[in-house]
Amino acid sequence: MPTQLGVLGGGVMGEALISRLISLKIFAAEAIAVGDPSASRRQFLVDTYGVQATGDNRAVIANAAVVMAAIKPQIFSKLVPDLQAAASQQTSLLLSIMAGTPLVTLEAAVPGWPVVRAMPNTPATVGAGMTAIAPGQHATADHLAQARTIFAAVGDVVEVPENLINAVTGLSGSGPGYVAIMIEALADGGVAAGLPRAIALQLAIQTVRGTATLVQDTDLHPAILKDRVTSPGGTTIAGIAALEAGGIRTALIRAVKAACDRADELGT
Ligand SMILES: NC(=O)C1=CN([C@@H]2O[C@H](COP(=O)(O)OP(=O)(O)OC[C@H]3O[C@@H](n4cnc5c(N)ncnc54)[C@H](O)[C@@H]3O)[C@@H](O)[C@H]2O)C=CC1
Ligand SMILES: O=C(O)[C@@H]1CCC=N1
Repeated sequence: MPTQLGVLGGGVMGEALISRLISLKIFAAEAIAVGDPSASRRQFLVDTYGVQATGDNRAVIANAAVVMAAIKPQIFSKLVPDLQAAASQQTSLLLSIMAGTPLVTLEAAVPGWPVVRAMPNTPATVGAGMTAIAPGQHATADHLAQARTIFAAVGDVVEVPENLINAVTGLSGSGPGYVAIMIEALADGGVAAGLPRAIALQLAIQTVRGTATLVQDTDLHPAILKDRVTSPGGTTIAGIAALEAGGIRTALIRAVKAACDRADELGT
């Protein structure tokens, strides 16, 4: 692996990646530099992880074999002059995790550089992330392998063509938000049924985690596993009837599609 990683934006996702890349020894802390305008954020990252941090993005890019764009897509245009200046002097691998920003925009900012567009998610923070990667026109198999190694530090990785990255964003990128609401609502239901809050939350979390593991480990279709819980005239079918009356399937399908559409909008 290259010895220098430059992370532009040391927020939630930047920190998740830094933390795991260091703990898995994929990069030494001293080989990582973070560019972030927030002095308090920089101090936190330096104190917690031992990385270098500066408000000078140009310095970060100039010393990086791999540059990670982990800033909000709305401010990417502010960084373009710094990237363009660097691109005339050096060639690095640009990895972008920004929602919506297409490869064509990224590649225009760093002419000639290999670029890999990625979409991770917040479970990356605990090593249980899901990332999809899509190569740009100058990215070789070796560049893709470097991207895979970096994102494998925070969870599972799949490769998709770029035209599917916004769909990934709608599902696994934004999905932790949907699942967190489900866990919260399940716990609320438990409280409504008389359970103490802490126990209700524990039950909700372990039910979601256990069901995900069950689907993954048995490789059975979710409908079969649903049928196994559902006794004739029993409790589960009563609950499922309430969910269907509430339009849960339609709501989830629409949520993924709405988030995908929003990623499309962010990229225009
Ligand atoms: N939070 C999520 O669930 C996911 C976010 N993403 C993408 O990751 C990117 C970062 O998102 P978060 O980490 O959630 O955001 P965040 O708001 O936690 O972090 C963004 C960081 O960028 C810094 N920043 C602002 N202006 C800057 C500049 N000019 N130069 C360098 N740094 C600057 C901010 O101080 C902040 O620390 C976004 O593009 C988002 O679309 C991708 C997958 C999941
Ligand atoms: O809400 C967002 O825009 C980011 C991208 C995927 C998850 N969070």
